Amino acid sequence: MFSLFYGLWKYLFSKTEFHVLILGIDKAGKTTLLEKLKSLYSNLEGLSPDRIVPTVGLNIGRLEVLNAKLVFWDLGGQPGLRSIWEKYYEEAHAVIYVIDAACPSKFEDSKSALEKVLRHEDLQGAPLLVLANKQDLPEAVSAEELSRYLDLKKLDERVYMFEAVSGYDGMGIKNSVEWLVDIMERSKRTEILRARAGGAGLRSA
Ligand SMILES: Nc1nc2c(ncn2[C@@H]2O[C@H](COP(=O)(O)OP(=O)(O)OP(=O)(O)O)[C@@H](O)[C@H]2O)c(=O)[nH]1
Ligand SMILES: [Mg+2]
Repeated sequence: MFSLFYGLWKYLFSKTEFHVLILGIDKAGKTTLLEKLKSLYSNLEGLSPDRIVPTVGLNIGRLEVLNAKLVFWDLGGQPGLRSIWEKYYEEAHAVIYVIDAACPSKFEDSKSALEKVLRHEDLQGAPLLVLANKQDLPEAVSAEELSRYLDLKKLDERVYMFEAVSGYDGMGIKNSVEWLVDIMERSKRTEILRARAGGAGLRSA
């Protein structure tokens, strides 16, 4: 009996794979961050920044962070590619939204793209990590300043955090991703996605 329940418990809880969407406008530094994550959490050497080109399709990174299996989906942020983002919303456990904190002229574009993401019903309740990227540059604004500028209205019920990071030197990345893992493990959204996946399994059985 015990082994039956243990087997069920393992099936339900230990196999969770978290899907994390990495979004943000073009040149925010999403792919550079993903490559940095690979070097921080695996023995793969991520691509160096000079070998990274603008993303047109999808980059996938599979990593283990604090014993959790994460699948990162890094999408292109050029205006003509942003309509693809929503195809991934339904299956995403959380969103990392990357902003070039050293380029205030692009804050408005970043803000409106993020507001559109947050309005989408397929992302209801998904935890949000906003990264004020490129902190290695002296002109970069702090996470607090960026948060004040964005002044997001649609955050009421959402768990979120702003963090200052650099995809070049790795500053702040581990902290923020580990925060996200902890939040995803406890989030209502994860419960809902898990129940949906279990239901699909039963239907197809
Ligand atoms: N100084 C600095 N430059 C960065 C950092 N991260 C990325 N960059 C540079 O910013 C530019 C864009 O980086 P990408 O990682 O390609 O940006 P992206 O958000 O993936 O862009 P798209 O794929 O077009 O959406 C490149 O020239 C990078 O070298 C960073 O942390 N610091
Ligand atoms: Mg990219």
